[in-house]
Amino acid sequence: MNGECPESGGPSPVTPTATQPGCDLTFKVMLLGDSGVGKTCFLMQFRDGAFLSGAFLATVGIDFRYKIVTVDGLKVKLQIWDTAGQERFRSVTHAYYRDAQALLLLYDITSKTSFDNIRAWLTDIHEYAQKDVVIILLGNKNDMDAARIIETEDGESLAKEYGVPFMETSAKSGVNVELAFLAVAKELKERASVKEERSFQIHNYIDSKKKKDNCCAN
Ligand SMILES: Nc1nc2c(ncn2[C@@H]2O[C@H](COP(=O)(O)OP(=O)(O)OP(=O)(O)O)[C@@H](O)[C@H]2O)c(=O)[nH]1
Ligand SMILES: [Mg+2]
Repeated sequence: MNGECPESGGPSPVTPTATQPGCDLTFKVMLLGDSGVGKTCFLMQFRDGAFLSGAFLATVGIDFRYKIVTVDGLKVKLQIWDTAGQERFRSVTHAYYRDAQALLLLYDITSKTSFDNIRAWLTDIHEYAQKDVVIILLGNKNDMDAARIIETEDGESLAKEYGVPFMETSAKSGVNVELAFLAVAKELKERASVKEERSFQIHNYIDSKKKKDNCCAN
């Protein structure tokens, strides 16, 4: 395994992230948001490049997956925690927040409730997560434009209010899925480097790369 940056390896939810042999960096990323917004599908689209079709199977508790990405020539291992959105699992998932270095917070553009609940998610994040955690707000299911209830501008203004980057995504078409993970990997890599002057800015990076419509996958 030495020198290989393995995809597998047990989770370590309560210990600080250690860099594994062969990986230049390892980061923990968590997916949050109401049940049904598409967190599991979003992770599967990123990991396997495929949309999980079929009946909706709500996540129970918490699940994790690994994916290795290359950022500026470095091998970065992302340990991705997929949480249950259902209220009854909230106390389980809260215990994991403090170890996450980045949070992808999803709502569903066809669900007003999931959008309105973003404020409550952010309150939880401020209570349980690290103070400097990287947060990105994602309006998922943007392939379902006919059923859209939340306008892109609403997502943008909420994100602006909280000072977090924002984009619309689709776990189905794949639009902006890889970008969300790559943006956090780049931001975390940049923070981990001892450079005095930062050249990478997550807001600028997402604004320049994101696809504004649902024309095509990443
Ligand atoms: N059209 C469309 N459907 C999606 C998308 N993402 C997820 N879905 C569907 O939405 C439903 C819920 O998706 P999940 O990924 O299981 O939702 P979740 O956020 O993981 O839900 P919990 O595990 O209960 O928290 C499923 O029926 C998916 O097929 C998307 O981008 N577009
Ligand atoms: Mg799920």
